[in-house]
Amino acid sequence: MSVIAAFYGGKSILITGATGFLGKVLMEKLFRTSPDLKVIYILVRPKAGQTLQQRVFQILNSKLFEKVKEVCPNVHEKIRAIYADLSQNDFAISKEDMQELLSCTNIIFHCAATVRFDDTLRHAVQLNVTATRQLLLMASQMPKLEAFIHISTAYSNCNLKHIDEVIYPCPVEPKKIIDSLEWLDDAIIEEIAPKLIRDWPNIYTYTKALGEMVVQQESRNLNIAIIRPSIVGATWQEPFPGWVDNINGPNGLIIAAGKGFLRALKATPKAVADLIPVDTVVNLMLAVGWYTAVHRPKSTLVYHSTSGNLNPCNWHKMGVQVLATFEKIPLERAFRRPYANFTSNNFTSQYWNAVSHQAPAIIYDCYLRLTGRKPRMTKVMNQILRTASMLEYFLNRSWEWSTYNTEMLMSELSPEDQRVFNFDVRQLNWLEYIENYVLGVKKYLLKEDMAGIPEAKQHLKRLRNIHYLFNTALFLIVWRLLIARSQMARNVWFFIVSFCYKFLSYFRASSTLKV
Ligand SMILES: CCCCCCCCCCCCCCCCCCCCCCCC(=O)SCCNC(=O)CCNC(=O)[C@H](O)C(C)(C)COP(=O)(O)OP(=O)(O)OC[C@H]1O[C@@H](n2cnc3c(N)ncnc32)[C@H](O)[C@@H]1OP(=O)(O)O
Ligand SMILES: NC(=O)C1=CN([C@@H]2O[C@H](COP(=O)(O)OP(=O)(O)OC[C@H]3O[C@@H](n4cnc5c(N)ncnc54)[C@H](OP(=O)(O)O)[C@@H]3O)[C@@H](O)[C@H]2O)C=CC1
Repeated sequence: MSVIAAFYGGKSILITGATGFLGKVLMEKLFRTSPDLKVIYILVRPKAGQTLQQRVFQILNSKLFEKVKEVCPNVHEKIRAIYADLSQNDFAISKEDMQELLSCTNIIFHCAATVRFDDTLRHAVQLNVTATRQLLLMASQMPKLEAFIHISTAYSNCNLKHIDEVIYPCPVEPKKIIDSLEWLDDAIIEEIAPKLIRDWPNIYTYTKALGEMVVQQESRNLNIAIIRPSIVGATWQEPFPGWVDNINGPNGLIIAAGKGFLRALKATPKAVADLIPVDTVVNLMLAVGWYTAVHRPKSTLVYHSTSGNLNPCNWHKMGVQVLATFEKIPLERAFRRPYANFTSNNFTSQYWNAVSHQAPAIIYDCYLRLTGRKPRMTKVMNQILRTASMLEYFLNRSWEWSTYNTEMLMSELSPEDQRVFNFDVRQLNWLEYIENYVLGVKKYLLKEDMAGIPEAKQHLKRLRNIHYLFNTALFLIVWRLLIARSQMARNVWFFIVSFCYKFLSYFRASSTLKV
């Protein structure tokens, strides 16, 4: 019997960010392995015209939860969605709900955050810093609380090269920033933001670092742990391989590559691609929740959920495998044939952007205009290039994350828990994982039917023929223009033609002799 699974039995668990990528996989695993847990409270806001109940219903009826329904048929009775907006004071939670949360919660998993790299400083601080402080304050009033697990990111200290499992101080006190945002107006905040974030690449990573500092400062006598995942990818094994449901991080780029929009990327081929499957992160979270509650470490422990130092993969290997998978299982209605060109050189990258991205988009838009349709490809391409440029920082650097605490925890688990809550990334076979990942993007994110693969392959063949035809026509036009204008080109042309003629004559003569 799994000790960790038994630990969560009968518990009341509070999850923030449960409607997000990590949160859904966390809930799924909890219900599947500890169906006898008491209740999962989730803090949810209405979104995109959906009420709280509709959002929960949609999650529970998704493919991700199919296995859960078998082991925990009354799962819908065990989820209690509480109206909350984490950017509001007291999270806008009603008095009755707050009372219930304060008196019943045993474990907190704080996943909610804004993960947009370009969010405003005000909103990112509200979500990633102030809300964390507010939640810690609530936690300190929970008499039954056993553990508070805060999800940060491995990139919260990406201004350093070697990162230990410790909380690093930030140059400016989080409290000072929170206070000043109260009276500064938005225009001034956006003006000072670049100066505040210094050598952090974006507001997201900076505010996640501030969030960690807040955890350290406001921990009081709570049992707290921080988990820092690197780039969270599709599921590796559970509940099934390749599940993914948003376009963040690698997912959007994989789609853009598969559809043939993105054919070159400013990335260092040998740089470590520190991806970590979402189920691995969730297993670590649950193990940390158990360890923190039962062993009550004296200080706040930080756990890295990264792959680079235990089982490294690089962008080149990843790109090659992504393309190899698209050969076998292409995406439908591609714009061009998938191709990957990684370069870390500025000039080459700009050249590829012009030739491989902007020029085809402009040509296609001309074609749309000529056929009476609305041009759209240049806009799509600019959006993709903007996204790629936001990720460039992470594609051209490698970091070393130490994993002493994570490895220590692994050794503390029973063999059964090591199996059920496996977070040992050394067992991951990258080629298999990437293939399932790409397949998952096609099936679960794009919702493409596998029956459409022959047609998608046929479409790629047509694109290849168009490509050859276009290149040949282009070559002939350029050559014709050159010959018309330059004596040297004419000389080269006559030399090639006479050489080919002589070669053919010789070949014909020698084959006649043999006969
Ligand atoms: C040769 C080339 C191809 C190679 C082929 C092989 C592939 C190789 C392997 C794959 C490469 C993988 C590279 C991964 C690099 C990942 C680095 C990640 C770094 C991690 C840092 C820390 C990790 C974390 O802690 S948190 C999670 C990370 N957070 C994010 O990823 C959020 C990033 N997104 C944003 O900040 C915004 O969306 C932004 C700024 C990129 C765009 O904002 P904007 O307001 O302009 O647009 P949106 O309204 O959001 O969307 C408009 C439009 O764009 C589409 N879109 C959005 N995001 C992406 C995306 N990531 N990729 C592609 N497309 C995206 C979105 O769907 C919208 O489309 P519509 O049609 O208009 O709806
Ligand atoms: N994905 C990744 O690659 C990585 C993620 N992380 C960390 O993991 C955690 C989870 O990330 P992930 O699941 O990918 O992110 P998602 O963007 O998928 O989920 C974010 C969650 O936060 C909730 N949320 C945001 N704003 C509010 C608000 N005002 N009130 C209530 N809820 C809100 C969202 O709710 P709603 O559905 O209503 O928007 C959603 O449930 C974050 O802390 C992130 O920093 C760390 C490293 C990598």
